Amino acid sequence: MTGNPVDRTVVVSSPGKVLLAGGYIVLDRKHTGLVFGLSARIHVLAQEIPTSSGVHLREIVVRSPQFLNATWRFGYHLVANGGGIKVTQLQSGTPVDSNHFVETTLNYVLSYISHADPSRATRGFEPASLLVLADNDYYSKPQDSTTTPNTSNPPRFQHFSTTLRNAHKTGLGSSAAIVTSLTASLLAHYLPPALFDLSTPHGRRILHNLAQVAHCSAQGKIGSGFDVASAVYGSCVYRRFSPGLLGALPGPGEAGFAEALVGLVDDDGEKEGGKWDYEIDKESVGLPKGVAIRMCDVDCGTQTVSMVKKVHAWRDENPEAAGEVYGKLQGKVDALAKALKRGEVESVEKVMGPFRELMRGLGKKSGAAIEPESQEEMLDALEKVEGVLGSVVPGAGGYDAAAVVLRDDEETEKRVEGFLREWSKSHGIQVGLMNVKGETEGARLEDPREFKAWVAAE
Ligand SMILES: Nc1ncnc2c1ncn2[C@@H]1O[C@H](COP(=O)(O)OP(=O)(O)O)[C@@H](O)[C@H]1O
Ligand SMILES: C[C@@](O)(CCOP(=O)(O)OP(=O)(O)O)CC(=O)O
Repeated sequence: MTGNPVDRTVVVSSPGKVLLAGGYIVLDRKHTGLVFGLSARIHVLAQEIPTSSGVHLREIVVRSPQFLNATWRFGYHLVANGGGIKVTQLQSGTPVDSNHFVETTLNYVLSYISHADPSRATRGFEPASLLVLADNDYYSKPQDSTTTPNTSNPPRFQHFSTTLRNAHKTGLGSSAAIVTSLTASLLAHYLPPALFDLSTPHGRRILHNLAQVAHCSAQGKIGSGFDVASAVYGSCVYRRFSPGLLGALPGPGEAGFAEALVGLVDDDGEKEGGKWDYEIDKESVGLPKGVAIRMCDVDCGTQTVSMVKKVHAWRDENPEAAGEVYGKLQGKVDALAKALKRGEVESVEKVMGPFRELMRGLGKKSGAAIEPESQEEMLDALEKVEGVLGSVVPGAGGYDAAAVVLRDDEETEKRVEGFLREWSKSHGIQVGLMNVKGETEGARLEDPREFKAWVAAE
């Protein structure tokens, strides 16, 4: 049979996240968190690397052209004893920093595919190129940049004139978004639709489980997983999976890894005896017309891990008091989801103030700077701007970008921008309204033709 080979070029994008309410409590399966997906997405385009006949190339190349020195080349081989596929970063010329999240994801996803699709045993993996394009809001603009969103149109995917290691993240969840998009694009590129189809609930479940496992492994810790859940499913009220689920899984390359991974990822939590027990409730979440969630970038970050340690130490020493605070915080998660979904603007205002107070209280009790004084002062003033319904330091809190719930109209936006400009001047800091907005959709296929210019710019 003749004919053109099938073009397996795919692009998948996944949203960033903002945990509007439920930080800390969502780590406990008794509780839930209200997470919104964001309009800032990370796109990954996967395509075959054409080779001339007779040339045998075994390489997977991942490029992130918005950063300096950000091309990672990997060789790959099948490990004995069912250890799956192991990739090895290849170095040639200028040494390149490793990219642990990308490397780990490749180990997990290729191992999954090698066992889930029996035909791979003989066919192996054709060489592939993966292009990563992140929306600009994931990183603060380079210091010397003269382009601001207000004065000119920066390119859709800006160059940050720095290495990824030195880039300033704004805290929108870049690792969860890239792991999810990379996982989905590899699955869609290498597997036939009968084995992976992102548009079906089954496909999304496979993507979620695999991305969650790979992300936990790359992070070296098991968080609540709300960031991967929202990268896959978009905005939702999220109840975490039991962390013990991942305990029995061998590591990449260890005997029996591929089979155990497929067994775990394909496990259907909906079925009786199923292991995965996370819950994604999209029904209770919505953003009514006329209300928007925006983010304010303060250009510094926070170490979530040390804050979680402090909160947990306090919780363990004061179980009763903690139970009470956690219960009250859960009440705010539920009330905020309800008020936003129903578009009850006054209720949003009424819930968000006391919610901030509770989080500040948790911070004071545990010694974690959940709402540092500088943030408190700014958010108090910001909430007085007409059209602002409420604000919060999302997730674990700290100095990450703050979230603002506001009326979705130009006048409010102008007033908020004006306020932040004045605040920056009078406080000698750099705080601005990011373009990013809360939105509800999760991971999705994109039209590869839209990304032609960036593929060509190699
Ligand atoms: N644009 C990108 N291209 C390639 N890798 C990326 C990109 N953005 C993020 N990553 C990966 O994600 C890691 C950042 O993860 P992390 O520190 O957990 O940030 P975040 O809090 O944004 O999730 C980077 O070190 C890199 O491995
Ligand atoms: C404390 C948490 O409940 C929320 C942390 O939310 P952030 O949005 O602050 O997370 P990072 O992106 O990792 O900084 C931990 C968790 O749920 O895993």
